[in-house]
Amino acid sequence: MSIRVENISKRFGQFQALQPLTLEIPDGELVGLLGPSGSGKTTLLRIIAGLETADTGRILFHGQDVTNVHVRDRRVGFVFQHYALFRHMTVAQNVAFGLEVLPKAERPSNTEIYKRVANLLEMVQLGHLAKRYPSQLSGGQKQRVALARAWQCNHKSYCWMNPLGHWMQRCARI
Ligand SMILES: Nc1ncnc2c1ncn2[C@@H]1O[C@H](COP(=O)(O)OP(=O)(O)OP(=O)(O)O)[C@@H](O)[C@H]1O
Repeated sequence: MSIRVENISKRFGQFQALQPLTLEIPDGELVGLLGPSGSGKTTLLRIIAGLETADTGRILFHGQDVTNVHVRDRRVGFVFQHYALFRHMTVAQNVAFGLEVLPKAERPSNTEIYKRVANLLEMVQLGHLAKRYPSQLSGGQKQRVALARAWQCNHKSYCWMNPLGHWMQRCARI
């Protein structure tokens, strides 16, 4: 899915967090967003995902204007800086979460969810830790759980905020 950011800007009160920005990300491209701390990278990603509203401009997915589309309907996978894993859920439950909360008509069967979660955990090499809780994982393992959870959301649309390891690039080519 291609992403176009058109003249997007954001203020928090008097503070200009994001200067007007235009950016085109072609379908299938892996893009790294680099900039000094506080320069607005997270703000931009949150706007693309629909977690934040921009003051100006619009966002297009595959040429379609999604600026006013609710976050729930944008289907953008998002790995948060602190991963935002659910502490009371196992690794597998964290990854399954996005599928389980889908509206009934779109929700896969339990067997299908189980299969998809198993595949995703295999992809990030965490199949053997499916029953562990986030507190029992290393930082890199938590990051991979967050990636697998984002992945099941929509395996074609990704925004990467941090340069990650080779396994991630392997996933991105699939
Ligand atoms: N909700 C908010 N209210 C006020 N200011 C905010 C808010 N969110 C972010 N900011 C400010 O907007 C600017 C951009 O923040 P953002 O998180 O997008 O930066 P970043 O480029 O991702 O930074 P880092 O690399 O340090 O994670 C920062 O100066 C930050 O303090």
